[in-house]
Amino acid sequence: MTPLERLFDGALPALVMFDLDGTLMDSVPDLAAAVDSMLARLGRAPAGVERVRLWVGNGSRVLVRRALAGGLEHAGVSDAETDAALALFMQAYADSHDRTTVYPGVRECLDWLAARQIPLGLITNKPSQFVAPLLAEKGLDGYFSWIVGGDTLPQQKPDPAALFWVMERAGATPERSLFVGDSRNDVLAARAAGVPCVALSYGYNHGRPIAEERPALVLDDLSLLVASTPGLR
Ligand SMILES: O=C(O)COP(=O)(O)O
Ligand SMILES: [Mg+2]
Repeated sequence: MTPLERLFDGALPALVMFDLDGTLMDSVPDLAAAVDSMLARLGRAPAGVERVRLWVGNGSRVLVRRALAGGLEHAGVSDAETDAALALFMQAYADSHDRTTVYPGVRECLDWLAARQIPLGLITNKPSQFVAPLLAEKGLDGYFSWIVGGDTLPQQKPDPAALFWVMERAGATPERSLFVGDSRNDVLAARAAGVPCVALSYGYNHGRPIAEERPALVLDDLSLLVASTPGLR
């Protein structure tokens, strides 16, 4: 039996929903390049990959606000300053996704689920204009029946709205669905929707271990979700 089946009492889920950044793809190198290009155009010092890694997870607008504030706390940044900087960031980020890579184990997991005809959804806080091109460029298009970007609905994760939106379209109940993510926002959104959550240890959780958020399971590689455990049936 696989860890996935163990989560569903030996059966398979009716729906699996995935987060994107930090779960399927290591996108921080390109996000950091776009943040630094934005900062350079504003005449400011670069933030660098390690700091940007701490700031990803709440969508591009919050990422830009954190970069302007120089830290996670961004309450002091004005809307006008954010709007101007966000336009620069969006321009820079649209230019290149060359440094973004698919994490090991992702394709194996998606192929395993697809082979069993389990419907898949993608729920990201990333602006939707970037999502389809990125999936296509990295060869992950075609897996997902429903894609929710950060601007598809009025709410973003940790609000559970996107999970309900996908479950309704898939005709799946929360108990028969799974969410797979890397950050506190993912675990909180899943919990609020009544959906079990599997978290990846390698992603972006503002520098904190994701186990602190108590997902149902923490994995170091997505292929382990669908790997058979010898001796267990
Ligand atoms: O754009 C972000 O901040 C993160 O996006 P994610 O929801 O795919 O992790
Ligand atoms: Mg993420």
